[in-house]
Amino acid sequence: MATPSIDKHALDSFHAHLSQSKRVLALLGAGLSASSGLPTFRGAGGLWRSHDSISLATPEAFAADPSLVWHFYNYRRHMALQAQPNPAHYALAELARKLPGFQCLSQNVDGLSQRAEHPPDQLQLLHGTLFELKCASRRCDYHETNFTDPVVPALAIPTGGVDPTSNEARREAAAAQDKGQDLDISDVKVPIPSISTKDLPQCPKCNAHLLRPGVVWFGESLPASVLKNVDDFIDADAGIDLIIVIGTSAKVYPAAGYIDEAREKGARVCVVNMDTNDAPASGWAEGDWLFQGDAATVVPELLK
Ligand SMILES: CC(C)NC(=O)[C@H](Cc1c[nH]c2ccccc12)NC(=O)[C@H](CCCC/N=C(/NCCC(=O)O)S[C@H]1O[C@H](COP(=O)(O)OP(=O)(O)OC[C@H]2O[C@@H](n3cnc4c(N)ncnc43)[C@H](O)[C@@H]2O)[C@@H](O)[C@H]1O)NC(=O)OCc1ccccc1
Ligand SMILES: [Zn+2]
Repeated sequence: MATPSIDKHALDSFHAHLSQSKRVLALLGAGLSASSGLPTFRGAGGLWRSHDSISLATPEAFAADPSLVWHFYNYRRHMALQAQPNPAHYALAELARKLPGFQCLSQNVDGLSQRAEHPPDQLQLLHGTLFELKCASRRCDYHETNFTDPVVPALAIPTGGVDPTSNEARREAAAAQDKGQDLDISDVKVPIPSISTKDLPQCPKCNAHLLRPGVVWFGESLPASVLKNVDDFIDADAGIDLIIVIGTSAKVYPAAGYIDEAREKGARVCVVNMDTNDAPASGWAEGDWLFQGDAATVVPELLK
């Protein structure tokens, strides 16, 4: 039975087009993983503690305060490891197995599409992943896959053991401990220790630099292999039949630019978003679809 909120007529016309489509793109954003319990980038006003998440996701922030940036990424690794892929992640993986001409362009670094066993050659990780670590030096090519949580003991998320300075933090620590919960360090009221560089992840190859998360920071270029895979798919003569834009505010480039590039290659655009105001940058065109709702319920209906 179709999810009540979905417009039947729109759903039927979408299904008709999808069934005719040979080459399909999907652009994935944080909204895809929202119902897996992961905060979106702009959720909570885009703040982590008192910091603008975007400003923490920069080489400059890491150079200035690697302890703070590692607390940020260790926290997001911890949250992502605690989370589970939702039905939308699985539906996208299923479509990839059925449709060889389907490519998912993911802005998400949470590893949930991979854990939904999305075929790896049909998943382009535009902004990397939280679970790759690499040397912070451009002159060292060391990198490793790493799911250790905490990534180093010093970054253990405080569980009541911290020496909270404020009585309130002490009360919260005790309450969290009673419930056996972690303290939510995305809350600025929860004190986090500044970790000395020697206790942060070290590069075992050059032994001269820290390891950093294998994500693309603002101001850094996307992985060349991924850019090539995407451009080869988009530039193919066969054109593109459809692009499905799921749970993204489409404000970060070059990722957001792929919507218009696909449109120029003949694609019809289908947007799935909890909030109808987040239209593609280039606005709506005749024939587009907008399905408002939770990606975890809407996407499985669309890809049925
Ligand atoms: C802010 C923006 C204007 N800035 C940029 O785009 C910059 C600069 C720039 C480049 N070109 C431009 C052109 C114009 C303007 C600016 C630029 N781009 C870059 O710096 C890029 C790199 C960008 C990548 C940055 N890294 C990320 N992530 C990894 C790190 C990390 O994660 O920590 S970006 C990160 O933020 C973005 C967050 O966006 P969303 O995922 O969409 O999340 P958001 O919270 O915004 O929205 C969620 C949506 O879901 C909806 N939703 C919520 N719940 C649900 C639900 N349940 N169901 C459905 N929908 C839901 C909401 O309504 C909402 O619409 C994602 O891309 C995410 O990956 N690099 C580069 O250009 O390099 C150059 C270069 C070239 C050669 C050589 C050297 C340099
Ligand atoms: Zn190194």
